[in-house]
Amino acid sequence: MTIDVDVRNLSLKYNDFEALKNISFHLESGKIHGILGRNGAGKTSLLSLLASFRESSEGSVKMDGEKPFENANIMQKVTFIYEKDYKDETEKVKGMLEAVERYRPDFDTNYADHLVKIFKLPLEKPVNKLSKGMQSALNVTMGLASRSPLTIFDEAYLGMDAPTREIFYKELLADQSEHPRTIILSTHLVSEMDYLFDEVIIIDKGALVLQEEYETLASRGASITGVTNLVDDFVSGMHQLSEQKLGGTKSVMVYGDISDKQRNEAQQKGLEVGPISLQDLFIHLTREEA
Ligand SMILES: Nc1ncnc2c1ncn2[C@@H]1O[C@H](COP(=O)(O)OP(=O)(O)OP(=O)(O)O)[C@@H](O)[C@H]1O
Repeated sequence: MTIDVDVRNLSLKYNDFEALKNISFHLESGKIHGILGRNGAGKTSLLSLLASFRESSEGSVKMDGEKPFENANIMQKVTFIYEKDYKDETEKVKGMLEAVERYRPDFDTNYADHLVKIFKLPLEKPVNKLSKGMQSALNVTMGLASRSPLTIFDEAYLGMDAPTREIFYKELLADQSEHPRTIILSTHLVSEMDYLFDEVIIIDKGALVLQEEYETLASRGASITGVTNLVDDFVSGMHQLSEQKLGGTKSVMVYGDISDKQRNEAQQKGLEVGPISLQDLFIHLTREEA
């Protein structure tokens, strides 16, 4: 079971500070959506509105056409996983999972058992005695095993080491293909997680920078390298993200469609047209102007 999300002209103010500015997008159901933004961009603010942890100052959020805020029918379909402070949580791992099972109609106990095994979670240990990485693995276990139609992971990997993050990503993809739901992953670990995304949203300083299918985004950017004046000619009029000079050669990163005709032209001029990564795009699209 999956759910679609429609966000229209969403704004959020903390007193006078505008954390989200007139954001609109649609999240197609059954896909993995990556939400990328630098520190303080507004990712957690946005996700907490989607999870109805708070109400927007302006605009609307709808899930399958309904407003989720204080809507029990919708809220039981939404799981929001974020880094919680567990220092006073004396419940054991086992008890935590049993509590989630009671509130989540799609919770799968067998799958939770499987995740407990692969993350090596100690069922009888109180949650506040787990290491940071294990607390994150428990969060992820609750998020995946809930199989909620909308599952939101807000930087859920914090504290996990690289092999544990790998397990999370692998499980996420495997379980998503068996039990499709709408998944949102917020992150700034772009290069590590880009292959997980079907769609990408980039926010910066509270505003939406872009929403695009990952495949389209990946094919849009390019780096053009070659003799300086030929590169300059070729990229003139294109959306240029950055440039690097080395002696008489230059490499310019551009964003936009490059036609086959342009690619042939570049080849004839001895220019190299290379791919750029989502991480490169993210860095340049959210860079502070000097
Ligand atoms: N309760 C609050 N009161 C006032 N300002 C807040 C509050 N919560 C967040 N902010 C501000 O809103 C902005 C967005 O914060 P938010 O936590 O949503 O960003 P983020 O993209 O999740 O950042 P990070 O990647 O660092 O976790 C920041 O400038 C932050 O200081």
